[in-house]
Order: sequence, then structure tokens, then C-alpha cells
Amino acid sequence: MRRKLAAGNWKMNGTTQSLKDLSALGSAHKGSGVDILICPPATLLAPAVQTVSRSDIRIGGQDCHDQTNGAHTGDISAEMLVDAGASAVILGHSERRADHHETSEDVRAKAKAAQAAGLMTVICLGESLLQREATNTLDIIGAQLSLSVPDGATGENLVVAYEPIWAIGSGLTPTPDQIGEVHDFMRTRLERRFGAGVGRSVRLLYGGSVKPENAAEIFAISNVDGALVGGASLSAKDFSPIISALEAS
Ligand SMILES: O=C[C@H](O)COP(=O)(O)O
Repeated sequence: MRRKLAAGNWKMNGTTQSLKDLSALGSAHKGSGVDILICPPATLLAPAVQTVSRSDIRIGGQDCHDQTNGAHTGDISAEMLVDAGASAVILGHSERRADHHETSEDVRAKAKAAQAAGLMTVICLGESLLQREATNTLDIIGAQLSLSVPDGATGENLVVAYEPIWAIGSGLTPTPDQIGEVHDFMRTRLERRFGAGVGRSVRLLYGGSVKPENAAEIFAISNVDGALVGGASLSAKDFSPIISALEAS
């Protein structure tokens, strides 16, 4: 049985002031039946770990390098994330693929390093609007999935997030059928590659304009094991009802 996961990606948002909301979230969902992960910017990793120390919230990074250390100005290694108290990392987000020209091969190398360091990797995949309109979505997702995910996946070290690029921060969401089609496809692909046991244990998240208003409908879709939430994860007021919807699903 897969445990549901509500993950918040703060992106390049948040200051020490934001830790108050994190603390409120921890109190509101203590003993939750779902996993809760918050990925703040690197500057807040250590204080966020401190803030959630008495709650059930896990803290993760938003990226890592594929090397353990060295002359890579501005980068952070998986070992450094672990050292800061993180237990997970988001990799291959479409914003990093676009802003930093990351390829699926880069993502795979980073994921390999992160998993070797003991981090749970949340690997992001998603099609552009142009690709969806060309009815090419499953080909795109299939290629990203096989190229971005390294060998050796387990239900503990791998989470896959389906995030259509056109749905991120836009207020647009795919229909439940469209989400279900991609999630069922990813499940089949993972089962085929890693075997039924592992394939069925990997959690699949949906991301892209998840809000308190649409969360319950999205969590009712088959093979949706939770969400990767951007904007609505920045305040406890918005993220808490999303977590509650997941708890109730
Ligand atoms: O990582 C999160 C996604 O990019 C979704 O962002 P959003 O919830 O603001 O649309």
C-alpha cells in the first residue's frame, strides 16, 4: 500500500518569516496519515529542519549536483543536503530544465547521486502545451521517464511527479481523464522496467495549479498518490486544506 505524499515546492520564495507558516502546518498535521514534504530554498534548509523537528514534516532540496564536492560555484551536492538535515530532493523540475538547460540525462546523473546519498528523489516530468496539442504527451512522458530515472529504483528512493508545463502556475489543470491517462501510463512503464513489486510501490504525484478547490477531485484519480504543489504550498492557509483533502482521499 503506497503512503500518500503532499509535497510543497517553495521555488525561489520564502524568508525566515515563512518558517512561522511551516511551524503552523506541522502542528495542524501532527500524526497525519500522509507524508508531508516541504522543499524550501537552500537558504532555509537548516532552519526549516529545525522548525519541523517536533513535527512529521520532512524537508527536501530543490536540486543537487551529480558530484559529491568540487569546484562548482553555486551548486549543492546531495551529501550537503543530507548534512543540512534534508531527506529528499526534487530533480528535473521543468523550470530547471528550461532555466538551466538540464536534460533528462543530467537529471538521471543527479538522481543517481542523490539516491546514493540516501535521499528520496522526486523526479519531475511533463509536456509543453505544444507537445500536448500535437497529441504527443505519452511519447514525451515515456522518454523523460526512461531517461531521467536511474536503475535501482525502490518505493523509498523514487517518487515521480507529473507536471504538465502549461499547468504550472497558470490556473489551468488537465481534465481528470488526462491526468489519469498519464499516471496509468507511468505506472505501467515503471512496472515493466522495475517489476510489479517496485513499479507498484513508487508514488506518483500530480503537480500544476493544485489548489484547495481542486485537490479532492485530483486525489480521487487512479494512480495519483499525492501532489507536488508550488504556489499553494507557500502558506499554511492554502496548503493545509490540500493536505486534509489528501488525508481524506
Ligand atoms: O513544483 C510545483 C509545480 O511547479 C506546481 O506549481 P504550482 O502549484 O504553482 O502550479
